[in-house]
Amino acid sequence: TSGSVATSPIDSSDDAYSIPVSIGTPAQVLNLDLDTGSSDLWVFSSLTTASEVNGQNIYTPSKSSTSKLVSGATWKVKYGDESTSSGVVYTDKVTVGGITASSQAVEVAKTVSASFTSNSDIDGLIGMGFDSLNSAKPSAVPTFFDNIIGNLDSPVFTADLKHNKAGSYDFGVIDSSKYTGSLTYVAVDTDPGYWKFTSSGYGIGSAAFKSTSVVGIADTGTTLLYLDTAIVKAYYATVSGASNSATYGGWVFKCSATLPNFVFGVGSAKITIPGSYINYSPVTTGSSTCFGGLQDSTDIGINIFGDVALKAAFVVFDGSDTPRLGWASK
Ligand SMILES: Cc1c(C=O)c(-c2nnc3c4c(C[n+]5cc6c(C)n(C)c(C)c6c(Cl)n5)n(C)c(C)c4cnn23)c(C)n1C
Repeated sequence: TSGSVATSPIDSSDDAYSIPVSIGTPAQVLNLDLDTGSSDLWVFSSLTTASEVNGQNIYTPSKSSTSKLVSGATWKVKYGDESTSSGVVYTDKVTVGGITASSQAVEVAKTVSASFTSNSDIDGLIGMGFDSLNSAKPSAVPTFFDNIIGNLDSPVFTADLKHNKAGSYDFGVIDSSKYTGSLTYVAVDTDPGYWKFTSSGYGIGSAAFKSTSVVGIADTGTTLLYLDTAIVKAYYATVSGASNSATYGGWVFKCSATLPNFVFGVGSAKITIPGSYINYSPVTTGSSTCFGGLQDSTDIGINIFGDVALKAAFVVFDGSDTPRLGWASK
């Protein structure tokens, strides 16, 4: 089988991209954030502390004839922005883009942290990282990708994220109409469980491309692009008035600034991020100071090719026995 689901940015800053996911019988449709940087499928639910639910769609296991409690199983997950959620585990039928996992572990939230409560556009996450990142106890539960991969025509899913418009995630098929040129594949290191790869270098504006290995993760669940200090400094050195602000916790510049394109290498291929994608958003609504879409990864400990980078490319997440990433321009 193969399938496709539209994915839309949740707001005008492309902060996250959600997909409709059907859970249970009859179907309960929730908008989940497909996250290649984590491996829990968790949802707001009828079991979530009522004061922590604010406009989200919820999954009510008791209303589904196919739900089953996984006795004794719990989960607790913490994300890069320090947000957290935790709860218990059911299995139920889950369908994404026409593809069904008949007994998918659905992690049901009993509590979520404030940033989840405050964002009514996301009803949970669907993790598409490797199982080692799954937080369920006493044993990890398989991801949706794990459960469908055997039925897919090809053991892959692809990401075609776009700036301020709908894109798509495809499962089991590589749609060559969605990219230009050819795909360049790069090896993935699955330790500790991210889609971790080595970029072959970078270029800033029209300057010469710098060939250098940059290890990072392809993470649909992270908004921005986080890279080494040296690269980030070199980039903002070309933006007059840019500064690394302690006040705002990162690189800022005048919203009227012209930002150079940023190129990153994948093997011999080059992906160009338009400078406009690196003007993330005003630091506060209406401010003439803007926060950069490229930020320093030092405090994170790993480089993250988040949505700012991914939306400039067509990306194949190849889950074959030798996992790899395919990249193409579009
Ligand atoms: C090490 C790391 C990250 C690693 O991932 C990271 C980050 N970057 N986007 C996200 C996340 C998102 C995507 N996300 C980002 C958003 C931003 C920046 N804003 C203003 C809103 C309203 C957002 C929403 Cl709704 N969603 N989600 C849903 C979750 C659970 C995230 C967790 N971390 N995260 C940050 C900020 N840092 C420092």
